[in-house]
Amino acid sequence: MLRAYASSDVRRAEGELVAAAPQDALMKQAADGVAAAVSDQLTLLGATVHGSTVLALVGGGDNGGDALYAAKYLADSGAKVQALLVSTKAHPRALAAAKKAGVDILDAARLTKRSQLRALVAEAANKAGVWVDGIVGTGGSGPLRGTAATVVGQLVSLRDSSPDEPVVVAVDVPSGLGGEDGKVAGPHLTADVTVTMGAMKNPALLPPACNSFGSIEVVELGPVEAPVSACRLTAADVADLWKVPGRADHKYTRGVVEVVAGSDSYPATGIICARAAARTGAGMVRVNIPAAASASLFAVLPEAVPVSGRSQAVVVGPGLDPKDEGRVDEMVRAATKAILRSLPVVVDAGGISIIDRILARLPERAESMGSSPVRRVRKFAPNVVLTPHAGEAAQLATRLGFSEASGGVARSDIEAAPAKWAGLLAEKTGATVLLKGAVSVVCGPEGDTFTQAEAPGWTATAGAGDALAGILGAVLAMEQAQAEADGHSLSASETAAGAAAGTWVHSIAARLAAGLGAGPELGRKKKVGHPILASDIVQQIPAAIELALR
Ligand SMILES: NC(=O)C1=CN([C@@H]2O[C@H](COP(=O)(O)OP(=O)(O)OC[C@H]3O[C@@H](n4cnc5c(N)ncnc54)[C@H](O)[C@@H]3O)[C@@H](O)[C@H]2O)[C@@H](O)CC1
Ligand SMILES: Nc1ncnc2c1ncn2[C@@H]1O[C@H](COP(=O)(O)OP(=O)(O)O)[C@@H](O)[C@H]1O
Repeated sequence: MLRAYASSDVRRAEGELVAAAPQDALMKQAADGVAAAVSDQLTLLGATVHGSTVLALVGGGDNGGDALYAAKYLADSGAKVQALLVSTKAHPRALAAAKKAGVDILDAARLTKRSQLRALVAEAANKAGVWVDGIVGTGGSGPLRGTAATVVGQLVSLRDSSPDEPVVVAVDVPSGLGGEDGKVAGPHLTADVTVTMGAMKNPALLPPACNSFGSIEVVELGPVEAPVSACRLTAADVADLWKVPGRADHKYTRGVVEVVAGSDSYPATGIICARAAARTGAGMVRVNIPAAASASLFAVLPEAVPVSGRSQAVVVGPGLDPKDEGRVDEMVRAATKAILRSLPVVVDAGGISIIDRILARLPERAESMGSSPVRRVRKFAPNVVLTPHAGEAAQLATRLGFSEASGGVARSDIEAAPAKWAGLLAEKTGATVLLKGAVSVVCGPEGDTFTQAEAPGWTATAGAGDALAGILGAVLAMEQAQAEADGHSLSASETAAGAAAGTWVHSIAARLAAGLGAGPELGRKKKVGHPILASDIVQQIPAAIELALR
């Protein structure tokens, strides 16, 4: 499991280690990790440190100190290294060490003319095959300012227009992306690899900032005693959570899913969802879809059971047209019945627009917020999973009374800080919220946060969300069956982890369908893959699960 912490917590936890260690010892350890990452990147390109040209971008704090010591180590190993100082301060001992090792120091911060600065940056940047970004780390505040912003803005365009893109290795965090909420507020260099110190900080896992970290290497500096603020499941975590059926299992111990999907406008939507639930390993899939789609469903999923009955999870909403009153009623009834029985429920797509009607049928419960008096509210339980994409989340947030500068909440507000919004929606509704996107974010109402970033862009195709809803139904039914056997109810954390695991399976199935490997590829020649259908994702679900389990 990848875990991220608040930068302030990591700084506090490591402050004591820094104080107890010999002068600059941790900084040298950090720099050693950066130099090793540069060497690894060069190896992937078939080059060596010896003879390579490296440009270190150096800020005025300890992040710049890390970069300067890394510059020294690389120069010691035979690289031609230039260090561009973007601040009038530079870590004095690291600067002296770099100079002594033969690093060429370019004092950009003291140049008064913009044209001189641009010429200096262009010359240094164009001849370097590797850029080490040590301008600002966890000590940064807000978007890059002053010389740092000018230099980074210029480097971004140089990199975009260069036929031989340099490798970018970021120190701790890509400069300018240190904010705790994952927002991207200004210019920054997207890294190929980020060498992070001590532990991952929030932006490394939170979108959209996490998209600019490249692969992440952690230099262990000592134990981090701090609350985890975001997690990302790996294959091993999915395997831990998955229940492999044994000799004593039967349909109901594996988990039965009921899919209530489709409407007059979209009769066949339930087919993908039901097939995905079946392929994820549900013991049985009960279906309630419009009669017009029945024949097509049974042609591709004869195993589907067209009657409701005992089930361990219910999916409502795929293919629901809110104008189809009959189907709205059926879905409201199915969801309410399951919720009143404390069963997990996935509310997807059109279902998101009818949650007020589901809530209206639930009993009120007492809620106390801090010192304010106890209020009676209607909320979901954490085992209800809402799966909006950014557009649906914006509409939901607006309906729930949130507002941004423009009045209401826009899709762009959600996309600028998905984890914040998934958290707010979870808190407000009491449900677990899976906010879908290139990086999907799962937030539970008790604070659990997962971000899964494995999905390729090819996943953005009609019906992919229906497949995800089916997978989630099956995973939650599997967890619920296990909880029933163990005599407990599904907790908020288990639900959030299950939703994250379902997202992982969906994303890996999409990768396999698109002809991509299961994990991020190293090196510059990355496969691009090919277009897929949502049905192709469904087809690859068993292979994705097998990949986790082996
Ligand atoms: N705390 C620790 O345990 C360790 C920290 N290390 C490094 O130290 C870094 C933190 O160092 P610092 O606290 O000195 O802080 P930073 O070096 O991250 O940032 C401080 C510098 O950036 C400037 N700055 C801040 N915001 C800016 C903005 N928006 N635009 C332009 N410049 C801006 C400040 O004026 C100051 O010069 C970490 O990210 C890591 O790289 C490592 O040396 C290893 C140990
Ligand atoms: N750029 C992207 N990269 C990777 N995955 C994406 C991207 N955009 C969307 N997705 C994923 O594709 C799926 C689309 O779901 P959704 O929008 O509900 O589609 P539909 O309603 O047509 O089924 C979600 O799982 C989402 O996370």
